[in-house]
Amino acid sequence: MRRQVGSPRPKGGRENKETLCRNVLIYGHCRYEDQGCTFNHDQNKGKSNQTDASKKTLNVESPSFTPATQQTTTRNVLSTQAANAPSFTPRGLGAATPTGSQDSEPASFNPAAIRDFTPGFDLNASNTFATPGQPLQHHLYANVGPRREDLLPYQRTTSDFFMPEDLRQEMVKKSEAALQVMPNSQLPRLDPYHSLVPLDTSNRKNPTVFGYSTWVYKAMSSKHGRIYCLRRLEGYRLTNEHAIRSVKEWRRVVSANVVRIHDAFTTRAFGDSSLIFVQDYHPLSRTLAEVHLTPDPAARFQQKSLIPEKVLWSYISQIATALKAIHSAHLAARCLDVTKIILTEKNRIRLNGCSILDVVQFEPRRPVQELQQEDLISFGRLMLGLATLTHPAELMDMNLLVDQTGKTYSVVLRDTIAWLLTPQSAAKPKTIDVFVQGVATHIVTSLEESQQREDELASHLSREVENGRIARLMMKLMAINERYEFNGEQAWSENGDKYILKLFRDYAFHQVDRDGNPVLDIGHMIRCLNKMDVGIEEKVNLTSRDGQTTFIISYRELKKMLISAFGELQTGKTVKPGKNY
Ligand SMILES: Nc1ncnc2c1ncn2[C@@H]1O[C@H](COP(=O)(O)OP(=O)(O)OP(=O)(O)O)[C@@H](O)[C@H]1O
Repeated sequence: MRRQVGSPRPKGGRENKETLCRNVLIYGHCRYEDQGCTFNHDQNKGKSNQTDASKKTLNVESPSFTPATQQTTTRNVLSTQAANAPSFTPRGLGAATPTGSQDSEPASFNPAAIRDFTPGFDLNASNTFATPGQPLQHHLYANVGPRREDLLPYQRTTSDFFMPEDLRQEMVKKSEAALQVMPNSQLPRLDPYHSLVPLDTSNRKNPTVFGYSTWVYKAMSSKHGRIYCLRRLEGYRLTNEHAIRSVKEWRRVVSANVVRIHDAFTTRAFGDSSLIFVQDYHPLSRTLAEVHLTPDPAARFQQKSLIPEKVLWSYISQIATALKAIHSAHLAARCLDVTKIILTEKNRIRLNGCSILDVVQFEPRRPVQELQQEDLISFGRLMLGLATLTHPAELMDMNLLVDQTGKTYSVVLRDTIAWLLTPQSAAKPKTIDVFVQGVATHIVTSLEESQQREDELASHLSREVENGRIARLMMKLMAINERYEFNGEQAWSENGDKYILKLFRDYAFHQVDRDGNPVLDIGHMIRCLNKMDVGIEEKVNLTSRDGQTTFIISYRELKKMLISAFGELQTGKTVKPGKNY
């Protein structure tokens, strides 16, 4: 999904006239040129300024952001550093599009794509742009084919010792996204939350869900360094103190399918009166609307493909699980909307907007039973929208859409949706419990799938546990080997047990073949470390570098030596390992 960039707080002003509009840079034109966009839309005008800028300190306005399609004159004056600078312009981001625009041009701003993350970055310290680090290598031990099928049962390839590459990449990307910061950000600090980064990829605000335009940010808490998701409701005025306290009840809702809510407060830091909700942050999540529906209801040609029935049942089971937890806590979700449910992992969804309407529509108070009934109907509308790929605003002729669902999916699915959409009657009471009983078989399937996944992850985790042990062992060895002096003793690491440990290091890591070429057999290295970690009785033949002396020593003794030498470093005196080391 690509839309033109926008911002919660457009900056007007003369200075923008000098800055080439980012939409022009990216798309070649700006849709808002005639609608109040204050940036420069004349590329030629920008070029002379860019060349000047390139002579100055590298900063966020450096011409390095010029895409490859731009004239080469600018590029000739760029340093390699500048060429590598990330295509990220906070100021442009902050002002390219007038607020409130209903347009839906593709967005290019993807917070996850900001490569310059500096966890300790002090936003106020400097206005200059820090040199970006090298892009992360996601294939350090990529498990790519072709695979050898002729290995003996005890033989392993390097990848066997690590988690699958796709899982590792997913986790690395998530932590990368979680740690991103926005240099030169103009977003305020909301004590204790700092380093706000916008998560909205769209400038198009849809106030129909909460009655207010909302903005979503990632932020770090200075209390304990945890990362949260902050949702801001722009222009909200608190009239009743009790309203905000209703969030407390939501803290009790702990469900695998509900985004946890931690706090809510009002602030004027954005220059208006805003209401902020603090929730769990799930990096790189996307709303169901982003995943399954076209960004613009009118863009029929971009129609996405039908969602497989299995996936729809999985969603039904998870939403039912969430509603069960919410209704059992005598609350109601109140916003079952495709834009307010996020996909956090494959097929794993969480309700995201809970508690907000309890605050903003605190009065007049409505019976929770009534709201729970509405939840079930909204659940039906949501599933109908997903089954027919229809935007919530376009869900008009329900009967027609229900019939359509029966043609593309099973009758059971159609009837389930129809049941949700039918208001309860004295003869047919509707509760989430009744619903759960009705779809029990699908919930069992969903449970089975998630437990299979759990088993799979547990087995990957156990492999990484072993890798953690190896890493600790290596760190100890590194702390001992080649230490020049310790406790006043010159060449401490060259004497006694430490000398043997050095020879072991050579044996494990510095082997050479008969021509003197390094033997980089990672399997051998891991085997040596594993044996030492366990301290087995197997003996190893260690030879001095001059080839004159050999030691035949067991891994058990080597382990003992390592513990003793490392203990010496820790305490400053000789340590004798106990019997049960
Ligand atoms: N708790 C969260 N953790 C991580 N990302 C989130 C979280 N909540 C929302 N997001 C992300 O923030 C982005 C904006 O979410 P939002 O709920 O505003 O959706 P939207 O489609 O922009 O809706 P609206 O039109 O109401 O603003 C989405 O990409 C969503 O995945």
